[in-house]
Amino acid sequence: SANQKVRTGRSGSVSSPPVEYDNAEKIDVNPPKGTRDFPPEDMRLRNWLFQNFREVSKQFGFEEVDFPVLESEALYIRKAGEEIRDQLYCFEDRGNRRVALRPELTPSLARLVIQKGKSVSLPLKWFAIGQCWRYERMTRGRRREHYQWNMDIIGVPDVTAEAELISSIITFFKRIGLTASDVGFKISSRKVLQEVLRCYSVPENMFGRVCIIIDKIGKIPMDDIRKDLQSADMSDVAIEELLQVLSLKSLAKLEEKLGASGEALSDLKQLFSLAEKYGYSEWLQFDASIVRGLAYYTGIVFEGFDREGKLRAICGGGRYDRLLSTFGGDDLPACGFGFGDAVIVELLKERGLLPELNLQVENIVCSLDQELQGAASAVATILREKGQSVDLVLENKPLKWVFKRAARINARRLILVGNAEWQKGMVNVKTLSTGEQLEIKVNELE
Ligand SMILES: OCc1cccc(Br)n1
Repeated sequence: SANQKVRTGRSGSVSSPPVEYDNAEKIDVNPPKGTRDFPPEDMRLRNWLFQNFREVSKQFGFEEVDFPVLESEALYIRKAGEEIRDQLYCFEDRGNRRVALRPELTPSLARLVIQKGKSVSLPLKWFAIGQCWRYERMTRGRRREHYQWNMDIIGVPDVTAEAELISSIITFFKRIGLTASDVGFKISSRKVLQEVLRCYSVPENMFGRVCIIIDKIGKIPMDDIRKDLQSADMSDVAIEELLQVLSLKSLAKLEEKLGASGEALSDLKQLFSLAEKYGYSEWLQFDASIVRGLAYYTGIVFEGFDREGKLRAICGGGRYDRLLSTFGGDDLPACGFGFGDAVIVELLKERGLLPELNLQVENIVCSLDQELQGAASAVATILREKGQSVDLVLENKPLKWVFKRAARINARRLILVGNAEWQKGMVNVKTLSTGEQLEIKVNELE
């Protein structure tokens, strides 16, 4: 369509049909650079993490949604110089469409909300867990994909929404054994920045860009920060004043600076007062330097951090009241957060809080000779229809092998189908933890 200018010479490849491969060549059995396989033990940890994400989301009355991992590139092309754009995993598909592997979930959510339009009643409380991608030069050896848990509230303008989102993350942290002495939240509002920029008549259209520059404080030299701010039409006086305000860590000091009438202060005061009522004040601190690295935030922003300061931000989010209109939709008040699956696992490892997640199969069923394989599968079916898990031995194996496998899969019971017992309609049931052995009628198995 008209707005899909086919650009050339950009990062991202132009699509071409698959090439021929020499099947004699051994393919690389490792996953592509920056990506992971999830063999069983890793998948158990991932499922445990996601189960906690889901249970908390449901505890807060949120509904699960999902979107394609492949989206139009246009969803992510914002003009504020975000890192997420520099690392976009984008390409041209075979229909010459500019597409991208999603680097985050919020734009997809915004797109679906616009698509649903008036057919959904507000407020919307949606959550998603989805794989997100970035194409980063592997020089830094960082991952190119991660899974992100998102919760978003659409249609609530008050900071009661942000307070609820923070409460859900704290509930998650508590579920997995983390306390306010392990992690905390740095809280600020982009309205702080907005009020300072207005004082120095910095053009509104520079707001997103200034936020992205400020988010780089601590990641690039301060001289570069100052140079970037100058290139965003800020005077040296405005820059120094801004950097001074951003160093504030107390609301009282912020009030001295900005006065008591601004929205930034009233939002923050209301949020901290709600935190008191939720009972999670000890988890929060005001920190004016927090802006987050996404251009679309417009109000409260927050990020979860580990108090030992060894790890990158655990999660982050905030209010984004203007995102829908950037896609041509009618604006709706919105806020949400993203919570990646990498830093939290590093933190749990650090704190010795990784859960023991072993495979547990209730029964292993084995026939003692070839003719009884069918009988064994009948026994397996009876148990499965009772809701029990069964590992059915599928080949003629020596008992030694069966016992070894029973131990490896952590089976509770070994059920042997032998001729003599089967003639009597019985099977041999061995409780592996105690060694207790019983002959039980098949129709009395439970
Ligand atoms: O947090 C930024 C991000 C986005 C996509 C994939 C990965 Br890994 N990291």
